[in-house]
Amino acid sequence: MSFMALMVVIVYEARWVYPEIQAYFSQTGNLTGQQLATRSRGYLQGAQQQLLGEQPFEADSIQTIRINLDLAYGLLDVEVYRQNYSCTAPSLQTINALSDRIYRGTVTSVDAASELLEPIDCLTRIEMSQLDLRGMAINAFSESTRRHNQVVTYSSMVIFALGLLFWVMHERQLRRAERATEQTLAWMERAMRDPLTGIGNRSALQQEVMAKEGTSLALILVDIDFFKQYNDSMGHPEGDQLLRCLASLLKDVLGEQATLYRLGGDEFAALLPCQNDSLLGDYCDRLTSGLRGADLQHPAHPDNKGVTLSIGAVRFDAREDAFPLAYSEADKALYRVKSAGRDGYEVSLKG
Ligand SMILES: Nc1nc2c(ncn2[C@@H]2O[C@H](COP(=O)(O)OP(=O)(O)OP(=O)(O)O)[C@@H](O)[C@H]2O)c(=O)[nH]1
Repeated sequence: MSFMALMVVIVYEARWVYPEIQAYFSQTGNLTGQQLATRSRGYLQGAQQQLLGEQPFEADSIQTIRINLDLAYGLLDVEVYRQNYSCTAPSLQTINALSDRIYRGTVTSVDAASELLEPIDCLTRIEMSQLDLRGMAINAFSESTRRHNQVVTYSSMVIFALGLLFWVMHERQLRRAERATEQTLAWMERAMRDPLTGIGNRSALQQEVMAKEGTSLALILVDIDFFKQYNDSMGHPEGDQLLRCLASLLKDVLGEQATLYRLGGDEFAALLPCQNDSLLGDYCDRLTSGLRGADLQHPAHPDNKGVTLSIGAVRFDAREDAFPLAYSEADKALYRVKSAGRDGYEVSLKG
């Protein structure tokens, strides 16, 4: 935007200054007006000196005087002089007539020399006038150049200020957009997390399955047995603590390659790479033995055990359409474990 403004001003200024440059050269063209008059006067004064010099004249001298007069006539016979200086026409007449009279010998040299004073005076006035015009042209040019310099300077300052302003506005807009993107990402991140345990939620699980499309995965569903009784006997905060503790236990037991999710209440899910069903059984064994090793107390367990888990697992190829079936199979397996008395796992082979 500011660049466009800069270009517009440069083009505008170039258009503006160009006629001034033209004017300068056309004014300097008028300088030749002064030079013509000076040369013309030089020829007249040369003729005048010759007229007042040798007496009587030789034929060559007369010829030279006439050539000087003709040259002076030619340089004075300029349209601009005729238009602007009233003494031009009479002076030309005088020079012309004098050349004839000198040729015919009808004028004395002294008279001829004095008759040339009028044209010389005329030429001197033309020179002075042309000199004044030149001065005025130079003054006008330098004044307009100074004005243009001022305009260019002020324009540059305005463009610089505008550029700065646009830059600041652009930067602010950029910061705002970055902040909004960060907030959106943070919000999306939060929306995918279970606030209690810090692991992913059900949406995150589905997204992860889609992200791993084409790979072979193990889905392990884990549910705490008699968690209601645990809550009732230990209190809700202790129940929360058990949920957090279990999340960290699952992580420790299954390792870094597992991603964990809390699906709601006391139900968790783990997603791991899994090439064969026997590996699936290994994962479940690791879970049950890890839990036993942790020896978590459950004062209200109906079977007088510590905290126990019911686990249902399935292996499946990660595809969006295959996931609901796999989930359902793992859930059914978990339900069968619950029905069979809890504290165990079942691997479904229908994934
Ligand atoms: N402390 C705590 N309790 C929760 C939370 N969410 C759900 N619950 C409790 O978890 C319990 C789940 O009860 P049930 O679905 O009957 O499960 P259960 O008691 O483990 O019974 P089984 O699964 O059949 O062994 C309920 O009492 C819920 O109030 C939570 O975020 N924190």
